[in-house]
Amino acid sequence: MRFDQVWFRYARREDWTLRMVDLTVEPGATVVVLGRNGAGKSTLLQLAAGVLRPVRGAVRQRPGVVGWVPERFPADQPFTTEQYLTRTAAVRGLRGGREVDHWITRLGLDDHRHTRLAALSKGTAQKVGLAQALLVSPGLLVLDEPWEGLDSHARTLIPQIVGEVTAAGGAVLVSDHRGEIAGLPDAIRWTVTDGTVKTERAEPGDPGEVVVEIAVRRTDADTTMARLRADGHRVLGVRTERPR
Ligand SMILES: Nc1ncnc2c1ncn2[C@@H]1O[C@H](COP(=O)(O)OP(=O)(O)OP(=O)(O)O)[C@@H](O)[C@H]1O
Repeated sequence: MRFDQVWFRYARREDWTLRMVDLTVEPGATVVVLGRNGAGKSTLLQLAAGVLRPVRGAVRQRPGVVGWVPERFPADQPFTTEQYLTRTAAVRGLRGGREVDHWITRLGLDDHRHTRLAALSKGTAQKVGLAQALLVSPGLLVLDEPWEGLDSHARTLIPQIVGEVTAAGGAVLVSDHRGEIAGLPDAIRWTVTDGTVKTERAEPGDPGEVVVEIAVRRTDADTTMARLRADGHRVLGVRTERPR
């Protein structure tokens, strides 16, 4: 898939959110989209998924099956988890409930099968959002901050699922403002700054790098990570337990 000289702004006379984006995503690639709050990560992902259309330029060769997981799953729909996934499966041309059952179990949604979407917690609703994107094996999987609100078990599933999609030849684009990139080996990084996108390959074992561990107050974690990134550092992860 290719971004061909893509420009995007939300309204005429507004500043461009993205300018002249020229990028290629190869089949089987994992791309992690980084950038400060409001930099344009979600916008870029929505352009990739086809949810937004470029104002100038084009997104070309988008795979036929796109799995799109928005930052917030729209849970204000009058269905239970099972009803919603069954309907989505039917729209995607699937017959029988095999894929629905598979993803309900894999994502730990069994207890919420008959719960209305509106009554789900944010994290559980996110899992339904993930399940609907995976019912049919996607040629392109686009995940906007998929770790937000997920429990620790579900968080570990994300790298596994990404690995399975890429092993099957699908490409994955995932935005990440928490530094969970450490769980995604061989990812390419796109950093969105001032409307443009820089691309580089993440090399966790780069001999020019060392890993510095720091402890900060829990409440300062987000601002500290933002400052570190703004200074050009790579945030590899966040953990709450003490080092042994
Ligand atoms: N629907 C919209 N209409 C108008 N402006 C928007 C809309 N959505 C986003 N924007 C603006 O576009 C810019 C980029 O937003 P975007 O959501 O893509 O950033 P982001 O990097 O994903 O941020 P975050 O990390 O906070 O999710 C921001 O200035 C935002 O306020």
